[in-house]
Amino acid sequence: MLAVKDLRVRFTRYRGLLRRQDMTVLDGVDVDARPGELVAMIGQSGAGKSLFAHAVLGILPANASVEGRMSFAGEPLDLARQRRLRGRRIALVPQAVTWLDPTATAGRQVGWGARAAGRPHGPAAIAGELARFDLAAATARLFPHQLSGGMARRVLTAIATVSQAELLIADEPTTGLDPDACRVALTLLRRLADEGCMVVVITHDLSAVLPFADRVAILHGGRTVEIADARTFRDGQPIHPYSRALRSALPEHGFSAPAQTQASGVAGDGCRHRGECDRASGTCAIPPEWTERGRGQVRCHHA
Ligand SMILES: Nc1ncnc2c1ncn2[C@@H]1O[C@H](COP(=O)(O)OP(=O)(O)OP(=O)(O)O)[C@@H](O)[C@H]1O
Ligand code: NI
Repeated sequence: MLAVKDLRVRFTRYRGLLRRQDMTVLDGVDVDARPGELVAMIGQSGAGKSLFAHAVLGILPANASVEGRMSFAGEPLDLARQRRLRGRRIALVPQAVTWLDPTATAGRQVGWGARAAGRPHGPAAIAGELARFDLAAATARLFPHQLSGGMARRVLTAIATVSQAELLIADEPTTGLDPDACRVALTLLRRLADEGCMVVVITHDLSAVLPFADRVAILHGGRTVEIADARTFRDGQPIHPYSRALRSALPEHGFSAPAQTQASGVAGDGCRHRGECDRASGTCAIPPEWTERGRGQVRCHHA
C-alpha cells in the first residue's frame, strides 16, 4: 500500500545573493492506494499533481524540501528507498512525451525500463510489452520523432509498465489522445489494477477517468480536499463545495468549470476554495481538518 499523509513541498529560490524566497507548492496532500485499486487524483492545472508524483518517486528538484509522511508496503519512503524502488517497484508514466530520449528507438527505451527492473529485455519481451498497447512490433525500431503523439504516449506507458512495478503513477496519461485512444489507455490501466497493481491516475479530466476509478482524490491549490468513492462522484454527491463544482462541470451536468486557483500564495493557510465558495464564512480562513464522511473524508468546515 502507498500511504501519503500531509505531504508538503516547498521551493527555495534566491533572488540575487541574499534574498531567499520560499514558496509552498504542496500544502497537505493526502492519498493512499491499495493493490488492485485505481485511484484518480483530480486537479486543475497548477494544483500540484505532477509535484505529488515526483515527490513519491523522489525526483523533485534539488531546491525542493519535503515534509510529511510517505510509506510504501509498510515502510517509510525516504530518498534512499525511493532510489532503490524507482523503476522497479514504483514506476512513473511522465506527463510529457519529451521525457522520451530523442536519440534512442522506442524499443531500446522499453528495453532500458525492463533491464533496470531486472526483467527480460530481449526483442520478444519488448514486442510483447508494445503489443499490450496495440503497438506493432515494428514500432520498436522507431525514434520518438517518428511516433505520433498517441503512439509516443503509449511507448511512455510501456517503459513504465514493463517493470511490472507494484505501484504505477500515470501523470495525465490521456493528454492528446482522441476519445477512443483515451478509453483504450484507461482500460489498460484499469486492467493493471485488476491484476493487483496499485494505479494512481493523475488527471484534470474527471469525466474521462471516473468510469475507471475506484476512488477519487481531489486536489485543490496544493491540498487534498476530498477523498471519496468513485461511486459517490458518479451517482451520489461529493461533499466538498469544490468537488461539487468540479462535478457540475462534467459534460453531462452542463460544463461550468470552477475558477482556477493558483497553488501558491493566494489563499494563505485557509480553505483553498473560500474565494469562490457560496458557503464560505470567517472560519474558512482557518485550515480545515479532515472529517470522516461515509466511506470517504473531506476537508471543509461546512461539511
Ligand atoms: N521547480 C519548481 N519551482 C517552483 N515552482 C514550481 C516548480 N515546479 C512546479 N512549480 C509550481 O508548483 C505548482 C504545481 O505544479 P505541478 O506541475 O505539480 O502542477 P500540475 O497539477 O501537475 O499542473 P498541470 O495539470 O498543468 O500539469 C505550480 O504552481 C507550479 O508553478
Ligand atoms: Ni502536471
